[in-house]
Amino acid sequence: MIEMQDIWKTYADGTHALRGVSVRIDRNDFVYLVGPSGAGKSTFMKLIYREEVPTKGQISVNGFNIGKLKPRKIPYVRRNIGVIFQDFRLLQKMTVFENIAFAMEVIEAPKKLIRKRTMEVIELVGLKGKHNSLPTQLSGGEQQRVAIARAIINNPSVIVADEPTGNLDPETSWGIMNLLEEINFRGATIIMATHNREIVNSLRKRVIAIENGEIVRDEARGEYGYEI
Ligand SMILES: Nc1ncnc2c1ncn2[C@@H]1O[C@H](COP(=O)(O)OP(=O)(O)OP(=O)(O)O)[C@@H](O)[C@H]1O
Repeated sequence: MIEMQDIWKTYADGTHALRGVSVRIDRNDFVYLVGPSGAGKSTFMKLIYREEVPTKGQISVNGFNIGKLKPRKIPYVRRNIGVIFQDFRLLQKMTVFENIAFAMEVIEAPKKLIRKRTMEVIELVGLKGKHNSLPTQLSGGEQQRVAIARAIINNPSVIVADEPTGNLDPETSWGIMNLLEEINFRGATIIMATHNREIVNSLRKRVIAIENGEIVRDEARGEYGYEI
Protein backbone atom coordinates (compact mmCIF):
# COMPACT_ATOMS: atom_id res chain seq x y z
CA MET A 1 0.00 0.00 0.00
CA ILE A 2 1.16 3.52 -0.84
CA GLU A 3 0.01 6.50 1.14
CA MET A 4 0.84 10.17 0.69
CA GLN A 5 -0.24 12.72 3.26
CA ASP A 6 -0.06 16.38 2.33
CA ILE A 7 3.01 15.91 0.15
CA TRP A 8 4.83 18.99 -1.08
CA LYS A 9 7.83 18.88 -3.37
CA THR A 10 9.75 22.03 -4.07
CA TYR A 11 12.89 21.69 -6.17
CA ALA A 12 16.07 23.60 -5.39
CA ASP A 13 15.22 26.33 -7.91
CA GLY A 14 11.93 27.03 -6.12
CA THR A 15 9.61 25.13 -8.50
CA HIS A 16 6.65 23.69 -6.61
CA ALA A 17 6.18 20.36 -8.40
CA LEU A 18 3.65 18.95 -5.91
CA ARG A 19 1.41 21.01 -3.65
CA GLY A 20 -0.35 19.18 -0.87
CA VAL A 21 -0.99 15.78 -2.46
CA SER A 22 -2.84 13.22 -0.35
CA VAL A 23 -3.71 9.84 -1.81
CA ARG A 24 -3.96 6.19 -0.98
CA ILE A 25 -3.16 3.45 -3.48
CA ASP A 26 -4.09 -0.04 -2.35
CA ARG A 27 -2.32 -3.27 -3.02
CA ASN A 28 -3.07 -4.57 -6.51
CA ASP A 29 -4.54 -1.29 -7.77
CA PHE A 30 -3.84 -0.29 -11.37
CA VAL A 31 -3.58 3.50 -11.58
CA TYR A 32 -3.15 5.79 -14.58
CA LEU A 33 -1.54 9.10 -13.70
CA VAL A 34 -2.65 11.72 -16.22
CA GLY A 35 -2.27 15.46 -16.59
CA PRO A 36 -0.56 18.11 -18.69
CA SER A 37 3.17 18.19 -19.24
CA GLY A 38 4.94 19.57 -16.17
CA ALA A 39 1.96 18.84 -13.88
CA GLY A 40 4.04 16.76 -11.47
CA LYS A 41 3.48 13.16 -12.60
CA SER A 42 7.14 12.16 -12.79
CA THR A 43 7.79 13.82 -9.46
CA PHE A 44 4.91 11.83 -7.93
CA MET A 45 6.51 8.63 -9.19
CA LYS A 46 10.05 9.61 -8.18
CA LEU A 47 8.86 10.03 -4.61
CA ILE A 48 7.49 6.48 -4.65
CA TYR A 49 10.78 4.90 -5.75
CA ARG A 50 12.69 7.36 -3.65
CA GLU A 51 14.58 9.08 -6.39
CA GLU A 52 13.37 12.24 -4.66
CA VAL A 53 12.28 12.96 -1.10
CA PRO A 54 9.34 15.19 -0.19
CA THR A 55 9.93 18.72 1.02
CA LYS A 56 6.97 18.34 3.36
CA GLY A 57 4.47 15.62 4.22
CA GLN A 58 4.64 11.87 4.68
CA ILE A 59 4.86 9.08 2.16
CA SER A 60 4.76 5.43 3.06
CA VAL A 61 5.29 2.47 0.77
CA ASN A 62 4.48 -0.97 2.17
CA GLY A 63 4.61 0.47 5.68
CA PHE A 64 7.99 2.20 5.28
CA ASN A 65 8.11 5.94 5.80
CA ILE A 66 10.28 6.40 2.75
CA GLY A 67 10.85 10.12 3.04
CA LYS A 68 12.72 9.43 6.24
CA LEU A 69 14.39 6.15 5.38
CA LYS A 70 17.82 5.36 6.81
CA PRO A 71 20.29 5.11 3.89
CA ARG A 72 21.08 1.46 4.62
CA LYS A 73 17.41 0.55 4.25
CA ILE A 74 17.01 2.19 0.81
CA PRO A 75 18.20 -0.82 -1.27
CA TYR A 76 15.80 -3.07 0.60
CA VAL A 77 12.79 -0.85 -0.10
CA ARG A 78 13.82 -0.22 -3.72
CA ARG A 79 14.01 -3.93 -4.39
CA ASN A 80 10.30 -4.06 -3.83
CA ILE A 81 9.62 -1.44 -6.50
CA GLY A 82 10.15 -2.05 -10.21
CA VAL A 83 10.65 1.00 -12.41
CA ILE A 84 9.99 1.26 -16.15
CA PHE A 85 10.84 4.30 -18.28
CA GLN A 86 9.76 5.64 -21.65
CA ASP A 87 13.31 5.31 -23.02
CA PHE A 88 13.91 1.76 -21.72
CA ARG A 89 17.32 2.54 -20.16
CA LEU A 90 18.99 -0.74 -21.02
CA LEU A 91 22.73 -1.26 -20.83
CA GLN A 92 23.71 -1.25 -24.51
CA LYS A 93 26.77 -3.50 -24.25
CA MET A 94 24.98 -6.21 -22.32
CA THR A 95 22.78 -8.95 -23.74
CA VAL A 96 19.09 -9.31 -22.91
CA PHE A 97 19.98 -12.00 -20.37
CA GLU A 98 22.68 -9.86 -18.74
CA ASN A 99 20.48 -6.75 -18.58
CA ILE A 100 17.80 -8.69 -16.74
CA ALA A 101 20.03 -10.89 -14.57
CA PHE A 102 21.92 -7.80 -13.41
CA ALA A 103 18.97 -6.78 -11.20
CA MET A 104 19.33 -10.07 -9.30
CA GLU A 105 23.12 -10.00 -9.22
CA VAL A 106 23.11 -6.72 -7.33
CA ILE A 107 21.12 -8.35 -4.56
CA GLU A 108 23.62 -11.24 -4.56
CA ALA A 109 21.17 -14.00 -5.38
CA PRO A 110 22.67 -17.46 -6.02
CA LYS A 111 23.89 -17.96 -9.63
CA LYS A 112 21.67 -20.93 -10.34
CA LEU A 113 18.57 -19.14 -9.15
CA ILE A 114 19.50 -16.08 -11.23
CA ARG A 115 19.70 -18.21 -14.38
CA LYS A 116 16.41 -19.98 -13.68
CA ARG A 117 14.47 -16.84 -12.80
CA THR A 118 15.97 -14.80 -15.67
CA MET A 119 14.93 -17.41 -18.25
CA GLU A 120 11.50 -17.55 -16.60
CA VAL A 121 10.86 -13.79 -16.90
CA ILE A 122 12.28 -13.71 -20.44
CA GLU A 123 9.60 -16.22 -21.37
CA LEU A 124 6.92 -14.36 -19.42
CA VAL A 125 7.54 -11.13 -21.36
CA GLY A 126 7.48 -13.00 -24.67
CA LEU A 127 11.18 -12.88 -25.55
CA LYS A 128 12.00 -16.57 -25.57
CA GLY A 129 15.03 -17.21 -27.78
CA LYS A 130 16.23 -13.60 -27.59
CA HIS A 131 18.35 -13.92 -24.44
CA ASN A 132 21.66 -13.53 -26.30
CA SER A 133 20.58 -10.48 -28.34
CA LEU A 134 21.91 -7.00 -27.68
CA PRO A 135 19.43 -4.14 -27.20
CA THR A 136 20.47 -2.67 -30.57
CA GLN A 137 19.28 -5.88 -32.24
CA LEU A 138 15.77 -5.48 -30.81
CA SER A 139 12.72 -3.43 -31.77
CA GLY A 140 11.47 -0.73 -29.40
CA GLY A 141 8.69 -2.97 -28.13
CA GLU A 142 11.13 -5.80 -27.48
CA GLN A 143 13.46 -3.44 -25.63
CA GLN A 144 10.58 -2.33 -23.44
CA ARG A 145 9.82 -5.99 -22.71
CA VAL A 146 13.42 -6.42 -21.54
CA ALA A 147 12.98 -3.39 -19.27
CA ILE A 148 9.78 -4.88 -17.89
CA ALA A 149 11.47 -8.23 -17.28
CA ARG A 150 14.23 -6.40 -15.40
CA ALA A 151 11.64 -4.50 -13.36
CA ILE A 152 9.75 -7.63 -12.29
CA ILE A 153 12.59 -10.10 -11.77
CA ASN A 154 12.78 -9.58 -8.01
CA ASN A 155 9.01 -9.90 -7.70
CA PRO A 156 8.33 -6.33 -6.59
CA SER A 157 4.94 -5.52 -5.10
CA VAL A 158 4.87 -2.15 -6.85
CA ILE A 159 5.61 -1.27 -10.49
CA VAL A 160 6.08 2.37 -11.41
CA ALA A 161 5.97 3.05 -15.16
CA ASP A 162 6.67 6.54 -16.50
CA GLU A 163 5.09 6.71 -19.98
CA PRO A 164 6.04 3.13 -20.84
CA THR A 165 4.38 3.32 -24.27
CA GLY A 166 5.59 6.85 -25.07
CA ASN A 167 8.15 5.69 -27.64
CA LEU A 168 6.12 2.86 -29.15
CA ASP A 169 3.68 2.56 -32.04
CA PRO A 170 0.02 1.84 -31.16
CA GLU A 171 0.09 -1.88 -31.84
CA THR A 172 3.27 -2.44 -29.85
CA SER A 173 1.80 -0.31 -27.05
CA TRP A 174 -1.16 -2.66 -26.73
CA GLY A 175 1.22 -5.59 -26.33
CA ILE A 176 3.00 -3.77 -23.52
CA MET A 177 -0.36 -2.97 -21.87
CA ASN A 178 -1.38 -6.64 -21.99
CA LEU A 179 1.85 -7.48 -20.27
CA LEU A 180 1.33 -4.86 -17.55
CA GLU A 181 -2.20 -6.17 -17.02
CA GLU A 182 -0.82 -9.68 -16.63
CA ILE A 183 1.70 -8.45 -14.06
CA ASN A 184 -1.12 -6.66 -12.21
CA PHE A 185 -3.20 -9.84 -12.38
CA ARG A 186 -0.33 -11.68 -10.72
CA GLY A 187 -0.54 -9.31 -7.76
CA ALA A 188 1.59 -6.21 -8.40
CA THR A 189 0.31 -2.68 -7.85
CA ILE A 190 0.83 -0.63 -11.02
CA ILE A 191 1.18 3.13 -11.27
CA MET A 192 1.57 4.33 -14.82
CA ALA A 193 1.98 7.92 -16.01
CA THR A 194 0.62 8.30 -19.52
CA HIS A 195 -0.48 10.73 -22.20
CA ASN A 196 -2.15 7.94 -24.18
CA ARG A 197 -5.85 8.75 -24.28
CA GLU A 198 -6.82 5.69 -26.28
CA ILE A 199 -5.28 3.30 -23.80
CA VAL A 200 -6.79 5.04 -20.77
CA ASN A 201 -10.26 5.18 -22.36
CA SER A 202 -10.20 1.59 -23.56
CA LEU A 203 -8.50 -0.32 -20.76
CA ARG A 204 -10.44 1.27 -17.92
CA LYS A 205 -8.61 1.62 -14.59
CA ARG A 206 -8.40 4.10 -11.76
CA VAL A 207 -7.43 7.53 -13.09
CA ILE A 208 -5.64 10.12 -10.97
CA ALA A 209 -5.29 13.49 -12.71
CA ILE A 210 -2.63 15.92 -11.57
CA GLU A 211 -2.59 19.56 -12.59
CA ASN A 212 -0.17 22.15 -11.38
CA GLY A 213 1.03 19.87 -8.57
CA GLU A 214 -2.42 19.01 -7.23
CA ILE A 215 -4.75 16.04 -7.61
CA VAL A 216 -7.79 17.40 -9.42
CA ARG A 217 -9.57 14.11 -10.15
CA ASP A 218 -9.47 10.56 -8.82
CA GLU A 219 -11.92 8.12 -10.36
CA ALA A 220 -12.32 4.37 -10.43
CA ARG A 221 -12.51 3.28 -14.09
CA GLY A 222 -12.07 6.89 -15.17
CA GLU A 223 -11.47 8.56 -18.50
CA TYR A 224 -8.41 10.33 -19.87
CA GLY A 225 -10.31 13.60 -19.99
CA TYR A 226 -7.94 15.80 -22.00
CA GLU A 227 -8.18 16.77 -25.65
CA ILE A 228 -4.50 16.16 -26.42
N1 LIG B 1 15.06 18.45 -10.84
C1 LIG B 1 14.21 19.47 -11.04
N2 LIG B 1 14.56 20.73 -10.70
C2 LIG B 1 13.70 21.77 -10.88
N3 LIG B 1 12.46 21.64 -11.38
C3 LIG B 1 12.07 20.42 -11.73
C4 LIG B 1 12.90 19.26 -11.59
N4 LIG B 1 12.23 18.17 -12.03
C5 LIG B 1 11.03 18.63 -12.42
N5 LIG B 1 10.93 19.95 -12.25
C6 LIG B 1 9.75 20.82 -12.51
O1 LIG B 1 8.68 20.35 -11.70
C7 LIG B 1 7.46 20.42 -12.40
C8 LIG B 1 6.85 19.01 -12.48
O2 LIG B 1 7.66 18.19 -13.31
P1 LIG B 1 7.36 16.66 -13.61
O3 LIG B 1 8.51 16.12 -14.39
O4 LIG B 1 7.02 15.98 -12.35
O5 LIG B 1 6.06 16.78 -14.55
P2 LIG B 1 5.32 15.68 -15.44
O6 LIG B 1 3.88 15.81 -15.14
O7 LIG B 1 5.96 14.37 -15.26
O8 LIG B 1 5.59 16.20 -16.93
P3 LIG B 1 5.70 15.36 -18.31
O9 LIG B 1 4.31 14.88 -18.65
O10 LIG B 1 6.19 16.40 -19.29
O11 LIG B 1 6.69 14.25 -18.10
C9 LIG B 1 7.77 21.03 -13.76
O12 LIG B 1 7.55 22.42 -13.67
C10 LIG B 1 9.25 20.74 -13.95
O13 LIG B 1 9.85 21.70 -14.77
